[in-house]
Order: sequence, then structure tokens, then C-alpha cells
Amino acid sequence: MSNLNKCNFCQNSAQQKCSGCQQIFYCSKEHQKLDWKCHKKNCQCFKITSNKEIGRFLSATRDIKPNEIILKEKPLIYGPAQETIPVCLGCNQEISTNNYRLCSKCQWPMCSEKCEANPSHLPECNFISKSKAKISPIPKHFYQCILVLRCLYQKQHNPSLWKKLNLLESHCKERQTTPGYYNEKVMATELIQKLFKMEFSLDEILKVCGIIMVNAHEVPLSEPPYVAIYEKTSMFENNCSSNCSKTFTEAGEILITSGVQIKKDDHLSICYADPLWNTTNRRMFLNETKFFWCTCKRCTDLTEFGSYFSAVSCQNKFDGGILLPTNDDENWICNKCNSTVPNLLVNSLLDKIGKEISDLDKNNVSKCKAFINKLKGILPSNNFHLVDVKLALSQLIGQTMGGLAQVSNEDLELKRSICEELIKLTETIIPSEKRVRGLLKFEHHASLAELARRSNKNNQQIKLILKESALNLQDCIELLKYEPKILPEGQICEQARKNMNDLSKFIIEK
Ligand SMILES: C[S@@+](CC[C@H](N)C(=O)[O-])C[C@H]1O[C@@H](n2cnc3c(N)ncnc32)[C@H](O)[C@@H]1O
Repeated sequence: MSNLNKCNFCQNSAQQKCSGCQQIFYCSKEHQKLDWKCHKKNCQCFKITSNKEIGRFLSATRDIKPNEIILKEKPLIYGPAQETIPVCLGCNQEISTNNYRLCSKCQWPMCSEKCEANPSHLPECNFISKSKAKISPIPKHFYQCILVLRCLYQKQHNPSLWKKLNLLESHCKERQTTPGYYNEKVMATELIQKLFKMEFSLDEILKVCGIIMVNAHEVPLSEPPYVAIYEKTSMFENNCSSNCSKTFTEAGEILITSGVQIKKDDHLSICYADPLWNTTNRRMFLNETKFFWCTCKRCTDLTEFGSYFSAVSCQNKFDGGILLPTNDDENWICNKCNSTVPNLLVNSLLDKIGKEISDLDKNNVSKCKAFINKLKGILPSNNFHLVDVKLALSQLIGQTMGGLAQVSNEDLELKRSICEELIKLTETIIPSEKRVRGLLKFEHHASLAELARRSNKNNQQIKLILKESALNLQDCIELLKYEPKILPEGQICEQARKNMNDLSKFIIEK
């Protein structure tokens, strides 16, 4: 039988596939070892493909197990968000009003001399100091041009990076009709061209604005978060029930991991929007900022996999029905009695509840409980607004002085049941979103451990509750194991590891 596969090292016929990418072959282990230095940078479990609907996207080149690292990469470029409070252009942290200094060259406020010397600050510092523009204090809206300047700087100083940036999607045409476009045009002409006297064409500047809008990721490693553009990560398509999720290393690399079992040839996806927004808000956001109407399975299933996450309850008493949007875009219809309610009414109800939530003191257990009770019969239990408050409550109960030991039996049971309910919901609609589920698993473990402590059941039954608590801890550690220690999720993972040690000893002793 003829063998068409050639060894990646010696070109002789080969049979052993590289298990990392399943894309190339070797004639022997020895040649695989010798080739590794070269192949390492291309050994990945995905390839770039494209189609008409999505443009470029990634597909798996082999089966991928849940929680595998798919990609870790450094940013091409980073900087402050378009809308931000004043931040240091060296370390990205908020500028303290009584402890800052002006950069000796460009007069922009910085934390320290060390931050002034940070290479990330070089582009704008170079441009602005050359222009001799004297502005003090720096108006807040000036920050919107920093990342744009950092990108433009690469044209002359790092052409290969400039080329990589320019290969990314910018949706220049579609953006021309958006409200933000006018703003960016003013920024480009008044700030970049006139004040900072830069010789970039309007088209060039606006294309960079588009690239940032479509591809930048919010990085929560500073307060406030900064934004960064990553090359390969930009190729992940959106899915509101994605099969991958992202986190960051302390060094600012993005880390993409699988959340579920992925089959060879499946598309790899992350969620561009907040996966805990309702369908209307996710789709509007994606349309306004990424210029496509999402048609993922979650967006096209009005029940969102039977969860009714974006639905409202039918007000026909004793009906127990649920209202869902109809295809005519004018009415919502009850899944039991078929009565219809105009879109406008449902939307204004949801808006009103949304406003009440933004005014709600989410640090007050009684107020959160009262709010949830008030919405019973108005919203189904998995509705996104309710989920928002329940999530807050799942953390809040037991957070005050004395911890869970001081919580009433009723509140402890409430915490346990909310955690259980939300874990099930998130497993259904967003199985790859590990942060939220990791935190819920931790809280669930804590409530179970406290229930066991209070229990007057026999040793065997207590041991069963503790085992369930330990299983939650185990899941929490697995879900949060890639989170950096400087983020709360990383710290929870550390705590979970410690608790696991204690709990295992306790279970053995019992
Ligand atoms: C970060 S880029 C992804 C890479 C892009 N497809 C490309 O070729 O450069 C985001 C853009 O990809 C497209 N896209 C991503 N996910 C999509 C989806 N689920 N449906 C349609 N278009 C999508 C949209 O044009 C979106 O603005």
C-alpha cells in the first residue's frame, strides 16, 4: 500500500501523526523530537477557514476535550479603553488625583517615572511631544485617541505589526452609518490631524478605529480594565452559547480554553457579548458593534434551550404560561393560552425592571430577597433580570461579619437552592463560561459545608452532604484553574484548593 504522508523532518514516507495538531506526520519519534523547535509555533488544534457569512473563522483539526488550552498569545497592541476615567499610560491603572506626575515629554499624567519609561507609552509620547501641543489638564475624552495613536505609530516603526493589524476586520463601510462614527471623525480630524499634527489620512485613522471596535478585548487585569488586540484570537467567531472561553495570564496574554467536548471540524467560538444578557440585548450589541445579526443556536431558539432566560410570564392568572416573542416582531405570545401582548408593553416592562435593578442595593440581602419575591409571577424563575439579582444574592449571603455561621437557616437554604438553580441554568445555556459557574460551585460548596455543620443527622448522612460539597469544590478548582491570582476568580480557586485539603481530611476522619 502506498503511503502519501511525508515526514515533516526528512520528507520520507511517514505514518505517525502529530497528536497536537493532527496535521503533519513523522517517520519516527526521533524526527518528531528534532522537528519540535520548528513545528512548535504551528502546532495548534485549529486552522483558519472562511465562508461568506462569517468571513474567517477557526475550525478544530482534531477532537478537543473540555478544558484544554487552545491558544495562549501576547497582544499585538493594547491601551486604554475608548471611554475611560483618567488612567496612567504606563501601567493602565486609574490615576490617583493627589499622587501623579506629568510625563516630562508629553505632559500626560502618569503614576511614576517608571511608568513614563514604559515602552507602551512611547508611541503617543513621541507623536504628542513632537506636535508641541500644550494641553493641561488633559480632557477625559482625549484618552479615546491613545490606542489609535499606538496603532498608527506601527506603520513607520513596526511595519510587520502594522500589516497584521490591517489584516483584521474593520467594517469600515458598515460603520459609516453608526452614531459613534461621527464622534470618531471629529477625534480623527480635530485631535489626531489638527492638534497632534499627524500626517495620516482620515481613512487610515478611521480604519484603525474600526479594527479596534471589532477586535479589541477588555482585559480586566487593571482597574479600570484596558483593551487589547490579539492576532489569532481575533479569528474566533461569536456564539452566544460558545464552545470556548477566555481568560488572561498575569502577563496580559489571552488564554482560550475549550469549555465542552469539541469534535474535529467544529467551529471554535467565544461569546463577544455578555452571555448573561438577554437575547435582544446580545443581538443588538453584536449588530451595533460587530455588524452582524447573530443566528447562533441560542439566539434562534426563543426558549434558549428550554431555559426561558429572556422570557416573561403570561399575566392570565392561573395559566402558568410564558410569553415569547413572535416572528412578526410586533407581539409576544403565550405558550399556553396563545394570548398576545404587544412588543412595546413587554419591552417597557423589562426596561422598568432593569432600571429598578440598577437602583437596587445589591449589598443588602433583605432588599434583594424582597425584589425577587416581587417579581414572582411576572418573570419566569430563569429570567435574566432575576438571574442578575440571584447571582448577587448567591455571593452576598454569608459575606457579612461572622460569615455563613451567622446566617439564618432560611437564608442558608436559599443560598444553596439559588446556587443549585443557577449552576443548572448556566450548564444549559452557557456551558463554556467557566468563571460564573466556578464561583457558583464555590458558593454551593460553602452552603453545603455549613448545612452539614448544622445538621443533626447521623454521621453517614452528614458524610454524604460533605461529599457533595467536596464535589462542588473539585468542579470549582477545575473551572477556575487557569484564572490568574490577581483576579478574584484566581483567588477563589486558591481558597478552593485550601478548603479541599481541609474537607478531604474531615471526610476521612468522619
Ligand atoms: C473579530 S472578527 C472575527 C474574524 C472575522 N470573521 C474576519 O474575517 O476577520 C468579528 C467579525 O467576524 C464576523 N462574525 C463573527 N462571528 C460571526 C457570526 N456568528 N455570524 C456572522 N458573522 C460573524 C463579523 O463580521 C464580526 O464583525
